[in-house]
Amino acid sequence: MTLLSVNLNKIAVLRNSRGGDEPSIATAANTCIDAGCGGLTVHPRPDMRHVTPADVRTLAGLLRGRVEYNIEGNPFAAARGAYPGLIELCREVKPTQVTLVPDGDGQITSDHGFDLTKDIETLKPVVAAFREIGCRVSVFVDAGAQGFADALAIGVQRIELYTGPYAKAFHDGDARAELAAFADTARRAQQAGLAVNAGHDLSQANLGTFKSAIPGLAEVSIGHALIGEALYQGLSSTVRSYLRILA
Ligand SMILES: CC(=O)[C@@H](O)[C@H](O)COP(=O)(O)O
Ligand SMILES: NCC(=O)COP(=O)(O)O
Repeated sequence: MTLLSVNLNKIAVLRNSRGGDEPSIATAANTCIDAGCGGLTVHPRPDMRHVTPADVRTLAGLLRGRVEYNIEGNPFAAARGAYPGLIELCREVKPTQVTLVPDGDGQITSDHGFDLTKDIETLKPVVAAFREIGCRVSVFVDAGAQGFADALAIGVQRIELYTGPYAKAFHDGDARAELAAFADTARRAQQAGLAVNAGHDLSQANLGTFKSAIPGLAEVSIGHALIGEALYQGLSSTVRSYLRILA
């Protein structure tokens, strides 16, 4: 079974465009949970244009073990202003999983993963800190990534495949080469002892093909397309459509 974790960043973007509380991230979270999602994902960023530390805390209070809580972010991002930093946030709210993503501070969205062959020593103390907090640790990587045995050795438990290039190839009409590369990467990670998540630009159109190509896919986190589709289909109904694709 592949767990669907709904990324609520886009609810916060809409709310932040006016200030105030609408649309409510708590109502969106409850709607997704009631519709049957297995988890919620947030990706707070230092510039706080998406979910804020306050949202991260609100969701932690609301979830309380009902579904998994996945917090994404760059553990090395500058902790300035009101952004406390990823380790501090996770220490406070103790999510089920933290997903480490090497985004720059001002990036519009994520566009690449860590290079485990080069970043392993830098990641080592950070991974240890998250494991001590009690979070499952996943690391965002590109198709073709190497270094999985070393990642396992420092305490990494999962990888998340950055699926942006797959989504683009699917949209452009031929994703066969990307699917083969993702399937090979997933297989090597699983053989090394890591579980495999995936996310970025997955949608109702491209998810089924991706899932079929990746046996044992543990989790997908989906936000941008899902929240967009919910404008036409409704949030509950959209979550249930994704669950049918993953069944
Ligand atoms: C790691 C990843 O692919 C997602 O977090 C993605 O970046 C969505 O975040 P935004 O909604 O902030 O673009
Ligand atoms: N980890 C990927 C994620 O949380 C959602 O990405 P997207 O669906 O908003 O592109």
